Amino acid sequence: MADSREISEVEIARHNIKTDLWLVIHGKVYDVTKYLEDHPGGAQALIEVAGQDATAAFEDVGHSADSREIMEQFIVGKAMDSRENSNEDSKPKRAIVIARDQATSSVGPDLQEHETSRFILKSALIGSTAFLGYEGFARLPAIGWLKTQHGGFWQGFIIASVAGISVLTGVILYAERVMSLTGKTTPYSWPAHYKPHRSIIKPITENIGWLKPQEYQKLPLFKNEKLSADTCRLTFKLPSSNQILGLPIGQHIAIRAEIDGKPVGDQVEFRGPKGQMRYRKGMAKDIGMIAGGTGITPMYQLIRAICEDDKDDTKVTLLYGNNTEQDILLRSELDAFTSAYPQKFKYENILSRPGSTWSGKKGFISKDLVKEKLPPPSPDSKILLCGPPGLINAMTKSLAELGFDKPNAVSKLSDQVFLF
Ligand SMILES: Cc1cc2nc3c(=O)[nH]c(=O)nc-3n(C[C@H](O)[C@H](O)[C@H](O)COP(=O)(O)OP(=O)(O)OC[C@H]3O[C@@H](n4cnc5c(N)ncnc54)[C@H](O)[C@@H]3O)c2cc1C
Ligand code: HEM
Repeated sequence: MADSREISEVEIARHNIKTDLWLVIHGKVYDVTKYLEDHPGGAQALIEVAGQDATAAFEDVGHSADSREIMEQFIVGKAMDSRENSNEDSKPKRAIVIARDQATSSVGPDLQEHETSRFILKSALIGSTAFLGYEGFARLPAIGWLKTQHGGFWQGFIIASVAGISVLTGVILYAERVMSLTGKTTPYSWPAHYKPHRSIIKPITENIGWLKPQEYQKLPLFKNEKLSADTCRLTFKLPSSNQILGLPIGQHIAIRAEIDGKPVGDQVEFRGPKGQMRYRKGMAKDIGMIAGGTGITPMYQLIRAICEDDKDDTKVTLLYGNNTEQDILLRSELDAFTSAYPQKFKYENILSRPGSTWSGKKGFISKDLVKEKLPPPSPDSKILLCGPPGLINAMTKSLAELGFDKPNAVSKLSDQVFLF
């Protein structure tokens, strides 16, 4: 069968062009040449990992169960020498980390150290108990070390030390057992290099968010407001009033609805959180934002988080491009932030089709305007981009000319220029 063929790293690396593109995900080799144009994440994302192991990039995106089904048809074989194809370690690392909470008794060579420690402790417990028992039973009628009260000093000392070891090893083994049953970590419950899976984001409440990254779930439409000629704000209702969506600042969601010629109706499916941006205070001292049209949405999340946090003194400058004045979204909210937090946030509107009364900037956002208003490239600055493809392409070029790094097709949090 084609999908059981073992393929060498050298052969995989040869298929590294647009017209012949293979990649490896979790030890399986995929030929995605015919999928390039259909890939919802864009062809460029796949071209950047052509001929390589793309497991980390694939998992970072948080692909859905649907995408995992779609990929099956592209399998051409297994990657030779891949750890994921060996029997002992056939699961992805991420799955191992998540499974930690459910089962601490995993397999694999790294757990040998743990088993050796347990074996030593158990031997010490059994050995010391046997010694004490022998001491007791061999000199009946007294039992155990109590009898030694009438023995010599050294006999008493040795037996008391052995009794101490016995109690201590018993307590350690008992504690380790109880903690592994309650799911808490113990020095033995997981090999050291499998770091505990912790979210980088501190939860804002104790509530668990409603969103699930891999699974679409339905929510009913609650409110529909028309904001401009081509933009509506749709508000959906969570199942209960004390529930939170669970969307970290800067991330987004995937939406699915059946259309098929019929109206969408009032139930839409959601999945997430998605995306690499998770804002944290101190991420950069100076943030420059370039947004076009609805591209304001992720920017607004960050602006709000920064302005409303008294301890966050990050400076934010936004260049916001729209077609007409009526197309400027969230205008009153943005104005409210500039007047309440002038030290932290300022913004400028640029209109490509301004009316005769518009006195602000006109045309497209230009390289000169970026140079004049946004922070220059530095380890303390970051540029965030979101808007229509024309704007993204033009701005990526301008930023490179101004000395910024070229953004990756799939942006990482650490990138100097981050593309939503
Ligand atoms: C989370 C998230 C993910 C997104 N992912 C994608 C994605 O995968 N692919 C994608 O294409 N978009 C993506 N977008 C961007 C989104 O699709 C855009 O914001 C949207 O296309 C803007 O449409 P609009 O009609 O609001 O903009 P418009 O109102 O049509 O345009 C806004 C403004 O952009 C400027 N502009 C337009 N064309 C140019 C140009 N050629 N040069 C300079 N400036 C120009 C002008 O100032 C214009 O007025 C994403 C947005 C978000 C929030
Ligand atoms: C055979 C391999 C792949 C298949 C079948 C596939 C399929 C998909 C599908 C169906 C989506 C839509 C969202 C979802 O359902 O998850 C998607 C989104 C995406 N994919 Fe892939 N993908 C593959 C590999 C990759 C790789 C290797 C990368 C990165 C290098 C990547 C990057 C992305 C990005 C950035 C998105 C957009 C995410 C978003 O909307 O936020 N994909 N992919």
